[in-house]
Amino acid sequence: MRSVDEHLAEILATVRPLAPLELELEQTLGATLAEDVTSPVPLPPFDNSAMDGYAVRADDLAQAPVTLPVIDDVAAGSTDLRAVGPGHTVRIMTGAPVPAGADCVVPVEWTDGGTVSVTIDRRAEVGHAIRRAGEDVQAGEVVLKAGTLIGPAQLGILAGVGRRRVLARPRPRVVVIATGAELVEPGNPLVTGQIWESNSYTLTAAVREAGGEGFRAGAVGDDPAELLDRLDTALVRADAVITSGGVSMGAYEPVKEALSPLGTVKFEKVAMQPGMPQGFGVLGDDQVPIFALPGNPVSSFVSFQLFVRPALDRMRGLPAGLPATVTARTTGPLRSPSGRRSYLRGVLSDDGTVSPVHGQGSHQLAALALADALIVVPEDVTEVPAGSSVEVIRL
Ligand SMILES: Nc1nc2c(c(=O)[nH]1)N[C@H]1C(S)=C(S)[C@@H](COP(=O)(O)OP(=O)(O)OC[C@H]3O[C@@H](n4cnc5c(N)ncnc54)[C@H](O)[C@@H]3O)O[C@H]1N2
Ligand code: MOO
Repeated sequence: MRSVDEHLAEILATVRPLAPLELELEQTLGATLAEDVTSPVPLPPFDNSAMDGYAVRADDLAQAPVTLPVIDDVAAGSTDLRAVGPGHTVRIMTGAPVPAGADCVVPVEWTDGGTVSVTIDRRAEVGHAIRRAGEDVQAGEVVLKAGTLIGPAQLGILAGVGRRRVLARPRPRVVVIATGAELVEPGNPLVTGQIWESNSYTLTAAVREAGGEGFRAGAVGDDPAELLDRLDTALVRADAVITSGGVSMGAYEPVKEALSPLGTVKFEKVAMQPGMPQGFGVLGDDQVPIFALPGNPVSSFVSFQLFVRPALDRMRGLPAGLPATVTARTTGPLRSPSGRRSYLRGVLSDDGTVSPVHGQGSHQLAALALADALIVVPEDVTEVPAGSSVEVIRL
């Protein structure tokens, strides 16, 4: 059996970052920048008011309260500005350019709000409530570096420096195919021997959560030819493919049967629990990575977290490796098969403890749904007493 680390190492040695594309701004959420982005102008581009109030010379407020004539009204977006001479003031709104001559803004709350003349009650320092040009970004300054993951705030600054398109690695497109003759789409009735298909829903959602674009291709039965056909269609639009089921030792293992003869996909036993049977390789001229995950629902979910998620990180041009762990104290005893690394399902608490959920079978999807953590038990450990320190992956 190969170790979890060996299996992941092979995956990460095979999977490559996706080629960068010119993406429209609206398409960039979750993409990874592939260029340094600079601002063509300073931000803010001009001195502007931080408050609704009056632009004035600070010197004119020395004897406050003072009453001054209001010579103009400046809204945000105004371009035609009158200079503010000594003893004058203009009414100004937040975001409006500060007219020449004025050196501070007095908020309307410090005044009587007059529009012809205004009485200002308090003095203000030079620069008060003025947002200076270039205070956020200088012209030519790099605002985001290549390799940055684009979230809402990053998307905001891209727009803020006037970009319509940027060079970025897109979110990987991942097609998910469930296999098994017993599978029925949720919403349809079951007969004896059938179960509702759930893995493709879990895995597609997991892809999306991991920053990919997940597509469900629908389940196929136990016929390897049907699977090959479905894969052909998937490869047209996929940067990676995930299958679930059909990889263990049974008489009908369509994934193994369909892919083994190709010679580009290997089936291995990985020393872990759950998730022991694993297939991985590449398909087609474009060498699209395929993850053939075991069918047990908890097994496919855990396999995704350990192997597919890091591969998606690599495709996105992000640092990739096993999920980070935190240390916690287990509230209950743990058991693990000798020679296999276990990923038991648990609930983390704020007090630094983790409680194993009831139902640790790799078919127990309801127990998985209660968990928010995977408790890692190393290969050489078979029993962990309650109260012990353990490493935990947050889900
Ligand atoms: N003789 C052996 N039998 C098994 C071994 C073994 O080493 N020797 N390994 C076991 C382990 S461990 C696992 S994990 C499973 C993996 O089996 P497959 O990947 O071939 O998956 P299936 O047989 O198709 O299904 C397993 C189980 O999961 C249910 N399933 C499958 N797909 C879905 C789905 N999309 N949604 C919901 N549930 C699904 C399926 O009905 C089976 O109950 O093999 C063990 N056997
Ligand atoms: O290794 Mo299997 O994945 O236990 O159910």
